[in-house]
Amino acid sequence: MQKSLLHTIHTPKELRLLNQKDLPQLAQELREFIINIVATKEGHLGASLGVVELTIALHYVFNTPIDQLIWDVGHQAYGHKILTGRKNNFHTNRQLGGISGFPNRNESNYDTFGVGHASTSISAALGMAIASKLKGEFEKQHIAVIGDASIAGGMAFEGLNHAGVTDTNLLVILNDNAIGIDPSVGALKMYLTNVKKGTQKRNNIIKALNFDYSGPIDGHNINTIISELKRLKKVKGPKFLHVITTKGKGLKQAETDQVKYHAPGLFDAKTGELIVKSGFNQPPKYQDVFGFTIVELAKLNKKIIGITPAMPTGSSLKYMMDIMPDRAFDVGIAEQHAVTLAAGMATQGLIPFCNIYSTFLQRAYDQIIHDVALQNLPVIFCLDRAGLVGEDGPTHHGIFDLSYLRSIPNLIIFAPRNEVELRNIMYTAQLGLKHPIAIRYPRGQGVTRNWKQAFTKIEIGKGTQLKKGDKLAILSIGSISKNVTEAIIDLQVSHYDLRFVKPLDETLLHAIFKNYETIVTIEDNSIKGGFGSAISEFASENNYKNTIKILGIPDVFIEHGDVGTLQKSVGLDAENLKKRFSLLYR
Ligand SMILES: Cc1ncc(C[n+]2csc(CCOP(=O)(O)OP(=O)(O)O)c2C)c(N)n1
Ligand SMILES: CC(=O)[C@@H](O)[C@H](O)COP(=O)(O)O
Ligand SMILES: [Mg+2]
Repeated sequence: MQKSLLHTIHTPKELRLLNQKDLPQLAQELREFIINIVATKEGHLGASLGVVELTIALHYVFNTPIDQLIWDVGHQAYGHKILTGRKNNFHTNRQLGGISGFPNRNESNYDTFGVGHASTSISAALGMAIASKLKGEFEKQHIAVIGDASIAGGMAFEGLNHAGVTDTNLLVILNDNAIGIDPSVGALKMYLTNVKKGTQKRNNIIKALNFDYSGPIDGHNINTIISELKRLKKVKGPKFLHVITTKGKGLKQAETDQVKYHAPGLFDAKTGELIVKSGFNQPPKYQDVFGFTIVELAKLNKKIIGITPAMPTGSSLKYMMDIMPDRAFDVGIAEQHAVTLAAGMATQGLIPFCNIYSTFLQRAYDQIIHDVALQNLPVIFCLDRAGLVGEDGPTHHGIFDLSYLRSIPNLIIFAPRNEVELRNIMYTAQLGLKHPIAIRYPRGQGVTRNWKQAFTKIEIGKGTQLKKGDKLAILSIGSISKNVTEAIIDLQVSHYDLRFVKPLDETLLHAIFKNYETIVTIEDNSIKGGFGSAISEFASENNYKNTIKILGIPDVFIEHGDVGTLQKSVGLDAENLKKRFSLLYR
């Protein structure tokens, strides 16, 4: 019976005392450890399984945490966390109060840079490398591990372009497994494929950028990786190592169904089989309502185009991509490009639905202003994952879009309270708007089983009253309406769904301000600059002196955890809302 090695390793210092010939056994144990925990605690699986050998080799060769190691996106860093002192609490991964699902500087000095959004690692590592050089720390190494989908992100190229003219101790390791969450796309993917097949000169793009390029090497052969890393340690200046790995390596199903096993949910650690939660007679996910509805509309309106930056499965645009591949585009991890691509299409009379998670759209802010709104181009932005998203935590909560979009002229902002409203605003938008529109909706399931109703046109800028009461007017926006409805079942208060943050329904607001002394606004968005701020601005512009209470996400970053508990922690759950309304309802 082999003695377990993993349980003797608490830090890379102990790892580096191991005999190199024992490392394959350590890899096997680390893989099993990851599988056993993620099977029951959920999380990102495939990416971490794919870099087990690379992770061990990096901590074996480099003097971490002095040598700086940055993981791009960081969803592949479970092995890194387990080997750097977090084995014993790794079972708390992504749980409220537990460790983060991504490297986080507050969590460990081995997590040298906080990540979660793709394509940042090269810039961060270069920044560290230049700093080390200026500080005279000439022996310090700086390593960025970036995937084949993430390196196609514009920011990664910006980092490479700069690094190529520096003589810093920077090593960029391309973890090439030929897939993002969905299959990687674009000319770079084709190029890398040909390099691997040997039908293309070995990565002269990188050499042209003045990098010392080496590879491709087998990213699962620890000995090969270690000898190459040891060689590269002595090479001065910017270096680029191309490693080939298999996403999901070591679990058959994760290797064959790599999309699903990127984040598979619960599964049987022994067999690898998924444990599917019954969805019988459950309301659909908002993303699927989007996905099915855009197909329905695109069949009727040939001008409709779908665009996603690398999230075909997550956004459910894959339904349209499967049926109409010439009208639905996965542009890769390229949010800025996605937005301006849509703008270009709109100038030619097409009707682009640009589907980008709220948090990832932050990356394309100038494109929204400069390329879309300033030119008043009718792009239809569908912001999925708006609001608190749960276990992905502060890097992924979509809680700023109402604030960051509201100050942009010409932009319509709509938030559906349910799936029927989402369908109807999509239908309305494709009829031909004179402005761009942003439609924001949450991660996960909606509230309506019979969502597939006939389309109804929505009047732009019109809100609606959902419940009549007295003394207190509650104004909600979007899907948080569900919690309000539950909270006021026994309260005689009025509840309005304003539906639009821009333009506001001013006629309705005048009536509300004239009839209720106290007005409460609620949003699954930061209270800074969001829906409540819009209502306050309306009141001040019209000299109303009513009491306005703004409820929403406080001005802090919200940690990871299940959505229900996170909503409770900020007082947006039905129970807390009921208490708050009752106090105001004298
Ligand atoms: C800016 C941004 N856009 C999209 C995502 C969603 N996302 C997370 S992982 C991933 C795929 C990453 O693929 P790759 O870089 O090849 O790494 P791998 O998972 O293959 O290890 C994507 C698109 C993100 N995290 N950040
Ligand atoms: C790591 C990353 O950014 C993605 O995998 C993200 O976690 C997907 O989020 P959803 O699970 O909400 O699609
Ligand atoms: Mg990849």
